[in-house]
Amino acid sequence: MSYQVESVLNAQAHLGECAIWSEREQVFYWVDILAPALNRFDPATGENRVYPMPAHIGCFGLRENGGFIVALRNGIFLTDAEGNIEKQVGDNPTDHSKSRFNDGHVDLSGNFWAGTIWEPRDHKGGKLVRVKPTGECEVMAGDVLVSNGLGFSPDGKWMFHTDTPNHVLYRYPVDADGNIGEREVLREFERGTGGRPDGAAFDSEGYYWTAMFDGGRVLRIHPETGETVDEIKLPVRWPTMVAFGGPDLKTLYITSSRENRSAEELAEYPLSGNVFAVRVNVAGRPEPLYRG
Ligand SMILES: O=C(O)[C@H](O)[C@@H](O)[C@H](O)[C@H](O)CS(=O)(=O)O
Repeated sequence: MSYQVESVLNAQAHLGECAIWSEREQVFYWVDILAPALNRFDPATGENRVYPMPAHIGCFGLRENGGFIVALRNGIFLTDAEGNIEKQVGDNPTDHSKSRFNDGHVDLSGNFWAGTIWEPRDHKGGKLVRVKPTGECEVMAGDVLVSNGLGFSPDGKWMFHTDTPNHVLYRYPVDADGNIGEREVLREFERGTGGRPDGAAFDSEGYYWTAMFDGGRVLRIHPETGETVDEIKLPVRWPTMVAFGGPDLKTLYITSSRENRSAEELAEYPLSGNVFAVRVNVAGRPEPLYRG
């Protein structure tokens, strides 16, 4: 299938990430981790509102009660609708002088999950935490260097999770109480020009769409075999996250990065850091809301 990928926001973000569609508002939220800022893009008007954050923002969730739950370098916080901090609800479980939160999502039960990057990169020190609306914040998984690609399958039976620099996609069984079991490797991505798995989202048919960082593409992955069933080539080499949006949830929004890129690389890929959109044939799913 051929796709028409459009740059819809000339953001030139340092590290665009955490693409989330708000069904309630019909707008696209995303972060620039390093700005640091939470952004609200309205495709109907082209307006992008910027909400500065007090520390690197890895990811966020939309709250049932309005506002956001945000994973900052130094912890997890509730904010109002303009991103103003209200209260802390979780910690960074590792030394936040050497780690920050990265990718995350709200699960089907309304809990917020966020994973960290271990910045010294001397061992797989990344952790994945879960924050429940009742107040518990606990480490649920680890043994990754860059926690990424978090997703919960539409049938509620699986959690997908990637470790980007290790080129691996894991899946964990999820029980009726929302707890995860032993992880298994679903796919080890070939090393080379194809890129490595970054942010991701499930579609309504249960397939997993992953941004391939350094690969300039998005892949649609079969949930049982891990095989690639479709591919969208992009005008940038460093996509970071995807989200299904629009009134029919068939517009795929894609964030991207300029972080650590040379002048030559940016000259070759001048749209790096922008937000892109492309129409696809399968709908996504509404983003679950944090129940707090
Ligand atoms: O999720 C992201 O985009 C991270 O914040 C990036 O830093 C990126 O995933 C990471 O740089 C990939 S890797 O560590 O270079 O493999």
